[in-house]
This record gives sequence, structure tokens and C-alpha cells, in this order.
Amino acid sequence: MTPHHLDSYFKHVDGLQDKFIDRLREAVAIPSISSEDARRPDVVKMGEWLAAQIRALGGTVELRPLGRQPGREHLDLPPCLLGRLGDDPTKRTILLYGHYDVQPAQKSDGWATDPFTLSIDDKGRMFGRGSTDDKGPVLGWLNAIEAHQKAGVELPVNLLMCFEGMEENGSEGLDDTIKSEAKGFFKDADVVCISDNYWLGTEKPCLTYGVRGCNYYSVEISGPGQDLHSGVYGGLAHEPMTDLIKIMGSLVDPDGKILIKGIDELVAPLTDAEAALYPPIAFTMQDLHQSLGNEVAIHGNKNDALMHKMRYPSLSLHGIEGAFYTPGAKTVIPAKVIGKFSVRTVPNMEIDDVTKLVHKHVEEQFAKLKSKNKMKFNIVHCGKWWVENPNHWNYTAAAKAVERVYGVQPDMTREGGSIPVTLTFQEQLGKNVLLLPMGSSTDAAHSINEKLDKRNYIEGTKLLGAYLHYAAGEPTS
Ligand SMILES: C[C@H](N)C(=O)N[C@@H](Cc1c[nH]cn1)C(=O)O
Ligand SMILES: [Zn+2]
Ligand SMILES: [Zn+2]
Repeated sequence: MTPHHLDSYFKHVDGLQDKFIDRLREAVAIPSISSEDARRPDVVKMGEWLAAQIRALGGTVELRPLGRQPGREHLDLPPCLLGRLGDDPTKRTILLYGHYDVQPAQKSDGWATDPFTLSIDDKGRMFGRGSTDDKGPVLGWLNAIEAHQKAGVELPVNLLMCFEGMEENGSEGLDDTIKSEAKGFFKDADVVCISDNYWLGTEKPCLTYGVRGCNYYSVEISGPGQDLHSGVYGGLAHEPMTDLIKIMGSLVDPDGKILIKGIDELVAPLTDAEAALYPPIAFTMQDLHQSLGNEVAIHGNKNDALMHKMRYPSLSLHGIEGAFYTPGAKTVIPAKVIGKFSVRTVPNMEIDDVTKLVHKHVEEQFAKLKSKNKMKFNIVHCGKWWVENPNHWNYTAAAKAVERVYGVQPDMTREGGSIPVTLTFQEQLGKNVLLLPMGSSTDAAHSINEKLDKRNYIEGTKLLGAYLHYAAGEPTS
């Protein structure tokens, strides 16, 4: 590979950008929300659309059924897309992972534009659900393949692809496929590359060598046989919502401190060597405030903020099913409410140890209430944290690609979010896993007005393609 070849590839990426944006527009228009039963056909449609795109680029694709969704047996899990492009035994093989499902979104949540219509403003911000998480990055790989083909530049590696449709729901069903195919479909993979997280700020790219885990729970409180009139029955009955609010309020304090006994003891102590990793990272409190959308940071300095994102656990309260939440003043006592919360876990927290402590805490808190209602504690899904060795050629290749495209050395980060399969790939395939993000800290993944900047999409496509060349091990002077 000569610089000339990469230059030609880059030029074709620039020339094809309108087509690449149209590709993203088509993808965003399919509301592939994995957590909503009614949207399951759209998730399947999205997998089929992606398969057709890959086949049109010359790849072979299988949409592998994953069976019924555990606990919701009336639903089929969306298929896992297993794709391949290239079969040259003299080339390295890179396994790409991404997801084609998205978080829920409704215009009424507060979106400025329709979430499933890609809307581009005069700053080049491309708004739409899934634009940054994770449709833009997944399409970045397809764009890279297409720009190579149009430039007449041979792909320097074989590609394996694993794109799933349940990532936003704990990657249900995927672990078994990875285990059973570790010596089958995945056997040729030399390394794994995933583009599904974000830079720390808006200017400097990063390589990511860890994610936090996510243990997701629900607490169901029920009692009255039906919803009640609060004037007629208020003060006469134990109210499920009152019980639930007490329990939810006992989990975490407003400073983010987890109030469950024993959790802190599970966290790996901070060593001097690790503490020294945070100060050199290019990140400011201003970056944080910009991505938060307001000055609501808990921690007053950059290093504490970084550590609480990357290496300490957190507990977040997500919502209450069954609660009265629409505008107006309905005087109802809800008969059954389900509170949802999750713990982001870090080394050395084991899934089952955390669950035992959380369950015990919830039972104790409920017992203290002496309520006549019923309480049910449920595990919704759990995925463990992952940390990788960044001193591997996979990371060196990505760092060179960042330098080539962006002219800077990337920061080395750990992601606060979770990608459950990172650990499964590492353990089952025994291969190095790299996270190579495309989007920036202001993209608002999972939030209203999610976006991907045109610059990140197009330069990110260049980055993914350049990474393949450096990962191929070719001379790159
Ligand atoms: C970082 C990645 N793009 C992402 O958003 N992951 C989700 C995955 C998830 C959902 N439930 C549990 N894990 C996340 O971190 O919330
Ligand atoms: Zn994602
Ligand atoms: Zn996500």
C-alpha cells in the first residue's frame, strides 16, 4: 500500500458522500426498535435491508435465526447477520461487529424533527435515531468497501461481519451463536473491530480498550385489584407507587453514590499506574458540559469525571411502567407499577455478586415499609465489563489510521456504555478486540435529537478503510 492508494480511496469517499448520506437516510427510515414488540418486523426488515446492501457489494450473507426471545416467547429474536467478503488465505481476516437495532424514539419525546427522517442542518449535523448508534458506523464499513471498489483499490484483508438486531436489549441470543461458531464461521478471524461508541469530545478521535458492564433490573409492586380513585381511597390503601418510590430512592443518592451495601468493595482499587492514565487524556469540563447540554456535572474536575465514566460503577433510574406520566392532573392511584434501573459495572464486579447485593437491598427496603402490597424483583438482562490489551498490532494499526486521517495521535479510553459481545468475542475467539469510534461526545446517543456529524461520517468512513490497510500489515510509508 502506497500513500497514493489511500489518497485515491479517500478521494472516492469524498466523491461518494452524497450516496453515503442517502444510504444512511434509508437506514434511519426503518424504525428498528428492538425493545418494542410492535417494531419487531421493522428490526427484521432492517436486517434484510442490510443484507441486501452487503450482497450488492459482492458479499455473502446469512441471516441466522436466533430463536424465541427468552421471557417473551411470543416473539422471535431478530436474526444475526453473518457476512463475508473475501476469502484469500494470504490475507488477514478482520471480524467487524455492529448492531442494526436502535433505541426507542417518538417525536413527542421532544425531538425537533421526525426521528426516523434523516434531517441535515446547515452545520452538517445529521439528526435521526440510529444515526450515530449504530447505523452510521455500520454503514461506514459498507461505504469503505464501496469506495475501494470504485477507486479500483483491492481490499487488503478478508472481512467477516456480525451485525445483530438486539444490542440495545442486552444482545439477547447472540452469545450462543458466537460460542457455537467460534470454530466455525468465526474461525478465520485474526482480530475484531467494533465501531459503536464515541469520542470523549468533538475534535479528537480515540481508541477504546474497555467498556462497563450493565446489570438491568426491574421491581414490580402490585396490590389493589385495579387503579383507584385517590379521593375515594387515598389514605385507605397501601399505594404501589409510594412503595416503589421509597425503594428506588434508596438505591443511589443525588451525588451518584450507590447506596447498596457491599458494592464499593467489589471495585478494583485504583493504582498509581492507572491514576496516571487520566491526566494526559484530552478532555475538559467544557467538553463534558457541552455533551451534557448543561452544567450539571457531579464532579468538579476532569480526572474525577473521567474515572467515574470509565472505571467506577454507576446506578441509574430509568423509568416506571404503569405510572401516570402524560400531561394533565389525573387523580389516580396506579394498581401496579414497575420500576426499572441498571448498574454499570467495572472490574472486578461479577454479575452474580452484584445481583445478590441488589436483590438483598431491595428485599430489605421493601420489608422496612411493612406494606401489604406484593413486590417482585426481576433481572432483565446482564452483560459483563470488558478490558482489552491495547499493546497489540490491532491498536497500533488503528492509531496509524487515526494519524493518517486526522493528523493526531488518538486518546486511549474506556467506554462508559456497554457492548456485551466484546467480552464474548475476546473469550470465545481468543482474539484481540478493538473499539474504533466514529461519533463524537455531542451525538446524544439514546437521547432526543441523536445525530452524527457529516464530517464524522465521511472522515470516519476514511478511518475505517485506512484501518483495514494498516491492519493488513502492509508497508504504509
Ligand atoms: C455503547 C453502545 N453504543 C450502547 O449504546 N450500548 C447499550 C447496550 C445496552 C443496553 N442495555 C444494556 N446494554 C448501552 O450501553 O446502554
Ligand atoms: Zn450501540
Ligand atoms: Zn445504544
